[in-house]
Amino acid sequence: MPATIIDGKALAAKCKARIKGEVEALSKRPGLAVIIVGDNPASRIYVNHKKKDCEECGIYSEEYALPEQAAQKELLELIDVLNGREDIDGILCQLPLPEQFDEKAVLEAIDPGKDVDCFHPYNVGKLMIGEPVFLPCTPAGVMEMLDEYGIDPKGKHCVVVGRSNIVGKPQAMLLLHRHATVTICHSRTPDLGAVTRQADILVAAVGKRDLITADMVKEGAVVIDVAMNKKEDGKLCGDVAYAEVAEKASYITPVPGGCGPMTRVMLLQNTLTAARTHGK
Ligand SMILES: NC(=O)C1=CN([C@@H]2O[C@H](COP(=O)(O)OP(=O)(O)OC[C@H]3O[C@@H](n4cnc5c(N)ncnc54)[C@H](OP(=O)(O)O)[C@@H]3O)[C@@H](O)[C@H]2O)C=CC1
Ligand SMILES: Nc1nc(=O)c2c([nH]1)NC[C@@H]1CN(c3ccc(C(=O)N[C@@H](CCC(=O)O)C(=O)O)cc3)C=[N+]21
Repeated sequence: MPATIIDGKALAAKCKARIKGEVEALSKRPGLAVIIVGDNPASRIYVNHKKKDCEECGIYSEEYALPEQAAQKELLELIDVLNGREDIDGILCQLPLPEQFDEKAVLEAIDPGKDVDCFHPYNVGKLMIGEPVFLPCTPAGVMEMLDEYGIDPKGKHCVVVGRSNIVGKPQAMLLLHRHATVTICHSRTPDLGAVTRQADILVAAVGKRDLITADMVKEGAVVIDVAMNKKEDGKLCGDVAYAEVAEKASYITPVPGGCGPMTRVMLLQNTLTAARTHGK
């Protein structure tokens, strides 16, 4: 039987309506600052989306666009100013940064209380020990989708393909906290298919089109495709060979319309959390 499509876009709309209501109940408007450096076209699209999402939910947002040649010092000074501003609850610095930047130093400069991406070592550590303050946006969006469709990771074998600090690692951690048995695969995993075939829930977060083919998926598995790749015709696709895998999986996320919209929702959610922490 073909898989049920997990509609991230529809769930995102529902979540945004709830967040809007919660924002309206605050004493002061939450504020998000988004920093973009250079002119990566994909980054530009995401940042535009974030701005619109904030407007829809009543969150104040500011954008800072720095030129490609901007210096590390300039960016750190901007972050320092934003850290000190009471009207700004969350700060997001869009990645990747141009190569002259020390990404680690930039992420560590953001006040952990405003780190709505959950990239600061303090927040990553809190997450690791099971006391999350902010939630990592993409992985948390995946958990929301699983919950919405009644998919409980408890006791399931979850295989995460990809081990980045942004997606793979925090995804594995969130699944572990929900009592899944978790395996993390990466580029040095010798026989990827042998591992992915064991997955009850498979999360693909690599960035390679058609990496996950039907023969690598167990019949009835839940398949979550986090990746965002561009095809020759400019359309988006994930890591999963969607048509053939959808024939075998029980649930599947589409690209676009799956993990992307939910990632943005979790950013709004974290901004709301930050605003509450700041007494709003
Ligand atoms: N939906 C959303 O909101 C988001 C989507 N994305 C998308 O998700 C994807 C992953 O992003 P990100 O984690 O930042 O990417 P990274 O490039 O940081 O990480 C990719 C990971 O995939 C692993 N990998 C590479 N090739 C293979 C292979 N052949 N088999 C198994 N594993 C492999 C790498 O292994 P190794 O560590 O050994 O190099 C690495 O751990 C991208 O397509 C990105 O665009 C990202 C963020 C948010
Ligand atoms: N500091 C930082 N935080 C991030 O969260 C971050 C980042 N940097 N750098 C890049 C990645 C990627 N990412 C996406 C978010 C939403 C969609 C998204 O909404 N996608 C839509 C389609 C969007 C389109 O139309 O192009 C969808 O899948 O339906 C995609 C990708 C966040 N990232």
